[in-house]
Amino acid sequence: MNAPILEILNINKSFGGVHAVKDVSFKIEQGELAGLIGPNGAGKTTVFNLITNVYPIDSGDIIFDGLSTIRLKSYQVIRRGIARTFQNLRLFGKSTVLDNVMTAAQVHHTYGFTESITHLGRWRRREEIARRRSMEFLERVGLAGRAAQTAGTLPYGMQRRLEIARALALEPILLLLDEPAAGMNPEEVADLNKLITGIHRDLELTILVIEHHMDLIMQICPHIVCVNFGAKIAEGGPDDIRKNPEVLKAYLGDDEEAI
Ligand SMILES: Nc1ncnc2c1ncn2[C@@H]1O[C@H](COP(=O)(O)OP(=O)(O)OP(=O)(O)O)[C@@H](O)[C@H]1O
Repeated sequence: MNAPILEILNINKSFGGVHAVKDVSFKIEQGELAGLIGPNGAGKTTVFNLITNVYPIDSGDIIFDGLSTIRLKSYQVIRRGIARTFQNLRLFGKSTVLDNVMTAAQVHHTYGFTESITHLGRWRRREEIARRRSMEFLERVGLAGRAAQTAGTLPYGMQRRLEIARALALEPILLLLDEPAAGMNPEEVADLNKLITGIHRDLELTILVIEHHMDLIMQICPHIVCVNFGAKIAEGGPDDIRKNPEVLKAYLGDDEEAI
């Protein structure tokens, strides 16, 4: 068994009277491809927001790679090696596809104006490396041919893939994907399935995916955590999750076709 790369320990978060995450605990081992599922409003995105410190945690702890992250700023979490995509896309719609990825690729090498001038040669070399790396990530998500296109003009499914390329360009240890299949048609979901499993296999990344498309999660994730009304109700492999009475109850109330 591998050591856990991510330990979620009894985390809690409330928004006013809404207890969005209730005493949730789970561990993700290094190299896993895991899923976080649950009906609408179950608390899944809030768990991602707590891992990436979009919001401060009320109580509990989050250990990433052996160290607590809960007092870090969001950018420090990224520097420690956690990258994510968002349910609501956060691309720079007016920039090119390549520039969207390059901005992320350069995050680990930021320069002030004076430094850019005094180290012009080094800056240019780094920019060239970032460009090459960014093109590799675009190649991986099938968007290399669209590098010069304005991001906002891409079809929705491609914008989602671009978000994945941008997260990859941060060269993370742990990749968090928040509903990557949202708004995709069945063919695009099948391609996404291949993309995620390929990234997991080839880049040896640890990946945690939130997804509403249960069939996608069931096909690609050997480890699944299910939450409902903020609390963890089940954890296990696809077969355990499919049969779990609590999961069936949570999903049948939500969408009879979902599971
Ligand atoms: N910033 C916020 N302010 C107030 N309430 C919030 C905030 N973020 C989340 N919530 C509430 O917390 C609960 C959990 O929301 P969350 O977005 O984490 O659920 P989810 O499982 O990701 O849902 P979905 O699948 O619909 O995206 C919901 O009741 C939601 O309205």
